[in-house]
Amino acid sequence: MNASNHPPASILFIFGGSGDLNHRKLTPALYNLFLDDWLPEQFLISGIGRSQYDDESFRGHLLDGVKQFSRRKEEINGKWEAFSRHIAYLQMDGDKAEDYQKIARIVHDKTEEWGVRPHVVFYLAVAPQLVPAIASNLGKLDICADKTTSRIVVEKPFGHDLKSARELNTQLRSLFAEEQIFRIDHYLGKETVQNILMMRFANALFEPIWNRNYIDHIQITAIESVGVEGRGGYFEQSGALRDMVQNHILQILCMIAMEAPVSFEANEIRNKNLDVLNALRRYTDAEVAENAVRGQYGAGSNNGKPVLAYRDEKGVAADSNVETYAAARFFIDNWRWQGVPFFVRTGKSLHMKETHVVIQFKSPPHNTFPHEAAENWKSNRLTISIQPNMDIRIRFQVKRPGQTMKLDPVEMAFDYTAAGENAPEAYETLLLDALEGDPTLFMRGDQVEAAWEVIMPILSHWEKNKAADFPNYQPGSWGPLAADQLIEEEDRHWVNVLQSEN
Ligand SMILES: NC(=O)C1=CN([C@@H]2O[C@H](COP(=O)(O)OP(=O)(O)OC[C@H]3O[C@@H](n4cnc5c(N)ncnc54)[C@H](OP(=O)(O)O)[C@@H]3O)[C@@H](O)[C@H]2O)C=CC1
Ligand SMILES: O=C1O[C@H](COP(=O)(O)O)[C@@H](O)[C@H](O)[C@H]1O
Repeated sequence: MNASNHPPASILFIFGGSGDLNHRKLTPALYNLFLDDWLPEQFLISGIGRSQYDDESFRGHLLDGVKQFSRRKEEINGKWEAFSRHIAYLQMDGDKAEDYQKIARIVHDKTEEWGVRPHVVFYLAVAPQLVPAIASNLGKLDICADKTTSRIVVEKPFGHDLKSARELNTQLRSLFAEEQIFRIDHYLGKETVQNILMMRFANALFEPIWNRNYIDHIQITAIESVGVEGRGGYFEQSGALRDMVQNHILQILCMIAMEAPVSFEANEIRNKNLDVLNALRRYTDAEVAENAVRGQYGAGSNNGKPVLAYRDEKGVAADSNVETYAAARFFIDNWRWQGVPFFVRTGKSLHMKETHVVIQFKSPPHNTFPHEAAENWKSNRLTISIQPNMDIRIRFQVKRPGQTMKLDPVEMAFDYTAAGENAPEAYETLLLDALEGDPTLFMRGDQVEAAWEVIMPILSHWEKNKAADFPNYQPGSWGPLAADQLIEEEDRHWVNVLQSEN
């Protein structure tokens, strides 16, 4: 989020350098930063893993990832060669304390070569079980004692529940200062998610109506057409609520609901975000049943392709109770949002991939025109599409041309894709911020814990009460019927932005 700074001389150690996240996301993002001249001349990416690579074969493996997954695949000729000279492979076992001297040696050698002590960033792209051991070994290195020149980036999932997240925070804080710990939530790096703050707080237009007096309800949708597809083992430990709601969706909700920050200073933004999480209503067990629904997909097809039932996926129990769909109604118990429901939903194997926020305004206080003039008086709606469309649309009513007194809904739209052509991907923004030491778009420990507090009652209710109706939705559908009922109880309905003009 930094306006114009460039990182200082740096070494980025990626634990999990040989893994999928680095292959698909991190290196393609770093390559784009290189193409855009954001990386310093004195820069090393040291990929770490136990697998057998030398520098050359490791670079070849990463080039393959760039060719497959980069948004700028066509810009490989000539430039990749220069970029790849910044990449090396370090074979080591993250569990072995003695191996960490190899890291100290690299930092020492680069300091001599560059004539300047580099900043060091340790990116933990490894399974969560490995994080405590790696953090503990890193914490013992002298280079990590300097709070301003060293930091650690921790991937999701951050904990499995509130208790384990607290334990992980306690451990990390015993080894590093809070300002050294960068807990990543890649949704915060998405251009259109960041733009929510700009739209709200760089304009005077929205703020006066951004409250319970004018807003009927808010919807946050983050649905996917892909199923679990080989990640059954991971998903069995997670489920949709942990995978998407505890982190990404609650973060979007915070951006929509937070009070105006006084400045763009990292802790000011995070304090305002935390206020929302603290004000989110903690449900009792009985309230969970009224405010949250879950689903799991069965066998079928989506976009013409056959889809295995979730329970038939590798690594999934034949009677799995794990949800692949979750929807909930949240309330924020503060002055601004009292009584305004926030409906959220997420799920796998659904009709399409679509992430958006809908701000549904109330009806006009008095209907001047005959009732039959409008099909729906609740027509004022602001839609913020996050992906794949990137736009903001305002819907309002106008007179239908002709000799009848009829109203039609129309839209004014801003297309972010046109404005921000070739916009950076989330990991580009977040990696640059981590290298620059800007934590604004990363989660502070107290935010992560507050988010776990919000979802714990739902998790424990669902763990205690097996879902009797699983599987309860078809691949390619919009999810279980219960999710429609959740919102329709109050004469509202889910808005499927890409599908229809409803
Ligand atoms: N893949 C993705 O798109 C996303 C992943 N994440 C998160 O990122 C993390 C990594 O995921 P992903 O890349 O998919 O996982 P992978 O299983 O593909 O990679 C795991 C990595 O950990 C390394 N590793 C395992 N044990 C050790 C060890 N003892 N010492 C050193 N390295 C070790 C492996 O290297 P080796 O076998 O060579 O030792 C490998 O590089 C997870 O927490 C995941 O939740 C988050 C968002 C998206
Ligand atoms: O963190 C995760 O996010 C992805 C969806 O990310 P997106 O950027 O493609 O919207 C989701 O598929 C995955 O299950 C989850 O772990």
